[in-house]
Amino acid sequence: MLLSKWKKMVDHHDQAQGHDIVNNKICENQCISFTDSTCNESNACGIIEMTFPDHETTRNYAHHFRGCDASVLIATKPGSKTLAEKDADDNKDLRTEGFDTIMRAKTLVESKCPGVVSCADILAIAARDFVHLAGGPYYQVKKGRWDGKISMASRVTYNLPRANSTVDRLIELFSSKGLTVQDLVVLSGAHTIGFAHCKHFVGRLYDYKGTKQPDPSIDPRLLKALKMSCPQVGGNADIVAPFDVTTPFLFDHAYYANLEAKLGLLASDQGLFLDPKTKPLVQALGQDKAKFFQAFAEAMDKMGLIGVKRGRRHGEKRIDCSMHM
Ligand code: HEM
Ligand SMILES: [Ca+2]
Repeated sequence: MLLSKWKKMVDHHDQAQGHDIVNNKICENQCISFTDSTCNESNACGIIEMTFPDHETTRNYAHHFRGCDASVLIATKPGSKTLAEKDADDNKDLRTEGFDTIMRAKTLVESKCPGVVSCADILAIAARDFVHLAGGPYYQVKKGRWDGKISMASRVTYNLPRANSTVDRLIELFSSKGLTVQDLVVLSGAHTIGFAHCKHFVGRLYDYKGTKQPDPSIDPRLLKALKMSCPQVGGNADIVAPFDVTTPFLFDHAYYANLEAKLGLLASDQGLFLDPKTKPLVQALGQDKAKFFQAFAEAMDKMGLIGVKRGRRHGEKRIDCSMHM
């Protein structure tokens, strides 16, 4: 998107909503905003020019439930036997663009104001900005998180929701982090944008739960299209399919209506419509974009407060987001 269009959008939005974006104060109170509408080249908000957050950032932010402490950004130390989170098998398909975005923002912030803004805050802000850029809600991000000192690949597997997790399992995982059934349904709505690799849903296409049949809850036309992209064997591992077949680049509430129409991509998406515990909420959100946006903003705020670290005992403020201090 063009910078001018983005700025206009943000200006308009802030006037409409009366947001108190903090101008040029990053060194004073740890607040920065990528969407500061008054900034120019001479202050830290030049970030706008350099970093267009992409949806990978949203995912990086949300998919690592160790807490929002930027531990997912840590790469394994050369020569070390212990893998860091970024190098966990489950994180292999996090695209590099997301990491680059954070790196670029961090470098710029450091050049203006060294040692003040954590990687965790940058990640949270970038996720918010991308959601907004893609047409979603704008919400205030609380700042002042420190970065975590622990990042271990071995802790990823049991903390990460899976494409074939049952709804019960997802509810359990979310609740172990203090998130409710509603948070699960609402945050899953982030799959209104983005793509997934075949391996995450190919099981549904050919041999659902050992039946040798496709998952009966996939629309036949979608099934046909997905089978073309993702053959049972010998497919290209890089192929991806959109989560939201109707508006994959737009942050809207179409995800939920799609689930009602059997157009969910992952079993974990479609499951939300099949399970009576979550179905009513899927229906309600599918009918009400404003309700989804409001609930999404609240749930992101809540998620952003999971496992927050403050101070030197458990935290650090990294200079390079990919390396502990
Ligand atoms: C509810 C449990 C969840 C499961 C099982 C799940 C699973 C997945 C999987 C398997 C992918 C595709 C990875 C790939 O093939 O590259 C993905 C992508 C994505 N997820 Fe989730 N996810 C969940 C929750 C969330 C939440 C809470 C958010 C954000 C609030 C989120 C945001 C995203 C985004 C934006 C992408 C697209 C990334 C891209 O296009 O590169 N997901 N998710
Ligand atoms: Ca969409």
